Amino acid sequence: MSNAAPPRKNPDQPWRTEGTPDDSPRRRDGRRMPGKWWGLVVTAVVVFFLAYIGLNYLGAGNEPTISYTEFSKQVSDGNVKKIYSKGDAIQGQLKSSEKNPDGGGTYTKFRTQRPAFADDDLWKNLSSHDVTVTARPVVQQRSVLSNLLISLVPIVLLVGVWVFFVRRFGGGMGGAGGMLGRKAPPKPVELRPGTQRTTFADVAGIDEVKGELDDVVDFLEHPDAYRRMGAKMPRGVLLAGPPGTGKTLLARAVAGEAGVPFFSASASEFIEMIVGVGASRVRELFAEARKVAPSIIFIDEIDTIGRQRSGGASVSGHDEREQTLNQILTEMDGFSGSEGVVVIAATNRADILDAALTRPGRFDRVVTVSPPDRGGREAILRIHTREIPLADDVDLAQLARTTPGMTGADLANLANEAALLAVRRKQDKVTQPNLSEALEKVQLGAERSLIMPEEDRRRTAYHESGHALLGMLQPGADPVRKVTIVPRGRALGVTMSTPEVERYALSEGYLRGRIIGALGGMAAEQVVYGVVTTGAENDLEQVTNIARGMVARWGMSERVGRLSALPGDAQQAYGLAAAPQTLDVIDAEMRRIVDGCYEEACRKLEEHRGRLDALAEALLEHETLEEADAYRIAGITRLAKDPKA
Ligand SMILES: Nc1ncnc2c1ncn2[C@@H]1O[C@H](COP(=O)(O)OP(=O)(O)OP(=O)(O)O)[C@@H](O)[C@H]1O
Ligand SMILES: [Zn+2]
Repeated sequence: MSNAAPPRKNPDQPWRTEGTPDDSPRRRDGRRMPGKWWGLVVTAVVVFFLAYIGLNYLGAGNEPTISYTEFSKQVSDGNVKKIYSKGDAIQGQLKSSEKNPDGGGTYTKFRTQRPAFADDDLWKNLSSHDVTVTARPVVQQRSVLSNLLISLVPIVLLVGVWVFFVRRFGGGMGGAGGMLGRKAPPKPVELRPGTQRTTFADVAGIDEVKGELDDVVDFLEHPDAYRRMGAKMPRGVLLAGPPGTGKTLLARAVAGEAGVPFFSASASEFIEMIVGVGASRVRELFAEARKVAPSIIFIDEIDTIGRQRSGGASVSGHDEREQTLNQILTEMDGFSGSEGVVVIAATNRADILDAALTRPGRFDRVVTVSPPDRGGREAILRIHTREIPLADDVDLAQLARTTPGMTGADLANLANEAALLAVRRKQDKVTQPNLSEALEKVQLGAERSLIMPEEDRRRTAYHESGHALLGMLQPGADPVRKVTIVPRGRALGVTMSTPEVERYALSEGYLRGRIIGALGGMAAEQVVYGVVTTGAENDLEQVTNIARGMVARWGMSERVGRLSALPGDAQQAYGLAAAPQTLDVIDAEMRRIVDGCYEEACRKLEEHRGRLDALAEALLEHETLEEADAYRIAGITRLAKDPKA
């Protein structure tokens, strides 16, 4: 059951403070485009350069240069109106245009040069023909503006490039060898919390976490009280949890609650800069925060620089990362403890963090942020529909029931999608059907049109039918809600099953059922075609995760016993892991379970081949089957498993 991951914003803000807009461009993978500023600068340089050259040529290219002989002849013919002269250089204008003797076309304006040996009586000739003579150094006839531009352009360019380098790289260069001079002046920062500041009221569904941060807020509000008592406050808080669970939001809320400035940076930015710069930017950031303490520094994606240091030789990129990390640690070690700067870092890979980060005095407080439960989801939905007019039929509690596993970010996205739908349909309120449609869209990812060869469609239909049929046959499994072979997100097809009620404790039988269902796609390909394809990658990931949990975390394997042999989320930050011999046993046990499930999946599909074919054919025809149709076509009566139903 490949549940396509719902699309969501991956926050990656440039370093900014509370109060500045939070809509900087973001990329799906959460890394900022490093080439953006370079691109701007290069474009500006090129434009200026072209303009410079263009002006020079346009200014100079108007008048043809004629021979002195031709010029004398025109004077004698009485056809010259006026000339400007400087030394022997002459520019002038004819009374009526002449054919250009060397070159096509005609001309009225011209330039020429009086030869050094010319002993004609030019002045007499000119005055006898009433030519206005101005002895003035007009070399090129340009407007005042273009003259100004041309003389300014090189200077502007130089200054611009210099400022750019000093601003962006100057600090680091200064540290690394002083090539480009001293550190840049600190960025101007907005120190006041913005008018619509974020508070704990904007965060829902993670109340325990809020509780854990209460004392941080209190400390930021009254640092002096703590100082008087000689109490040491945590300098660093690590928020660990999956993407979209509101880590950034929480950090902002802590700042908002305490009413202190919020400095935000993404760790990936530090290492995108050129070598030697990350560390100096860190220094700068901490200096700014100290200046206005009490304050909060938020570092997102800390794992990009804080991953375990590898034992082997490091490449230069790693050096840069390490230097930046060391700088952060040094800054934190340098806190006297009562300065009132709290560093909050966020990661969704607490498992790979360097132990140096979580040592006492650093990020010694690890707060796990989990996806919300049903009540939490309802509360989050309420927050994100605060500004949305809802029709009377909207039942957020019901919506919360059908969205297990979704994070705060997913739910925010869902609410917004529903509002967009309502606007597009010119409704004045968001209705329950809007929300259902939005849910589908968010859960399955946007539909994508893709012309698939018939053969692949058929194979996908069998793959999804395998998932669906095993899901429907499994007693106690989550009901199959929808099967589709319309490609969405990265998946060629999707089988959705969601529990009727939220499950908290999962039985071994249920988990085996999940594995069998997830293997159903691959098993169907095996049964029907005798070979398997790459289409089961996600399925296998899911299978592996469940099997690993059963064996190493939930005590469901006799051989491994009731040990928490592999760290779960909460322990990951402390790097707990099993002994190597145990890992071998875990591996063997996972294989035993998965192999058993796969055999069962294949056996069941062979046994119910008729149902499998019927489902696949129906899918090929209709592309999408809703819950009721799927059960009807498979000829399976769905037992109500919902205790409330
Ligand atoms: N618990 C929550 N309550 C209310 N809104 C939430 C919650 N969690 C997430 N959101 C919504 O989702 C958005 C994104 O969440 P946020 O950026 O804080 O997630 P994150 O955990 O920092 O993600 P990442 O790991 O990708 O940085 C928030 O701006 C908010 O609108
Ligand atoms: Zn699959």
